Amino acid sequence: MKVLIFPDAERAVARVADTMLSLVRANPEAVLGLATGGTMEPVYRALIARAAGVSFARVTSFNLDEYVGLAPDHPQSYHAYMRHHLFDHLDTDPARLHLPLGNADSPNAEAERYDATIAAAGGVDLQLLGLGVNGHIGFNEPGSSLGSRTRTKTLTQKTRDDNARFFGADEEVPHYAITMGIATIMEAREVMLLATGPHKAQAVANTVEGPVSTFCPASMIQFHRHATVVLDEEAAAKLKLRDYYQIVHPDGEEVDLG
Ligand SMILES: N[C@@H]1[C@@H](O)[C@H](O)[C@@H](COP(=O)(O)O)O[C@@H]1O
Repeated sequence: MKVLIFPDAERAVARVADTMLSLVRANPEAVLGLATGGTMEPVYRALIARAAGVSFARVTSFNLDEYVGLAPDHPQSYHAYMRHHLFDHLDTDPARLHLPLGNADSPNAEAERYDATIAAAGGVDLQLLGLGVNGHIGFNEPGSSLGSRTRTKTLTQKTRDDNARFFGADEEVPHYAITMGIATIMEAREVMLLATGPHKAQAVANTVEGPVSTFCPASMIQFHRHATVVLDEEAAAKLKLRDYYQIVHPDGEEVDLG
């Protein structure tokens, strides 16, 4: 696992956006695994700002998750988030952009269909991951099976509270979500986890240096053969093995080891 610590969130975000763009430049038919949440908003802004001359028309994408019960046109759905923050700003082909259907008649059947669709597309080349304060990835909450496939999950009160800021005062945060499973995420050929800000520091320490455990589902990426963790200094504050990581100094450049 490669750990990159940037002096500030802006540079960490730019690194993630650049990785995505390089992949699409190299392979215009890349399959991207996308994530939502506040952390990803500046990533998508940076991606759009740098995307001149790069076509996304043949890119396929799979998002990690969607709230159960929200239709694609619901303003708080992740479908709407993705359109608003990314898809509407690029030359994407809507037929190639996949998210679980939150208002499917059978969420469990939808989860199975979604997993099969990822496989049929040949799997994900690069999976982007945010990090829940409780160590979740996608909506794989603590206690999730490390071998799980895409399925429905009950959201913890903590996660519902954390995400309440995206919902109106009179709206209830859904109790369930369809999320790629941990094993599904681990099948991506590359994973890149981005965490920024002091509130993520403990979850980052548990993810990078803690035991691999369902208490922190993100810790499973320690087993991934091509995982990169991109952090700002604040999110890296609780790491103990700092000397072993690549620190990008304020005026410095990341060392490219190929
Ligand atoms: N399902 C998403 C996760 O994929 C995301 O990583 C997490 C962190 O969100 P934020 O970036 O807003 O802290 O939020 C949600 O729960």
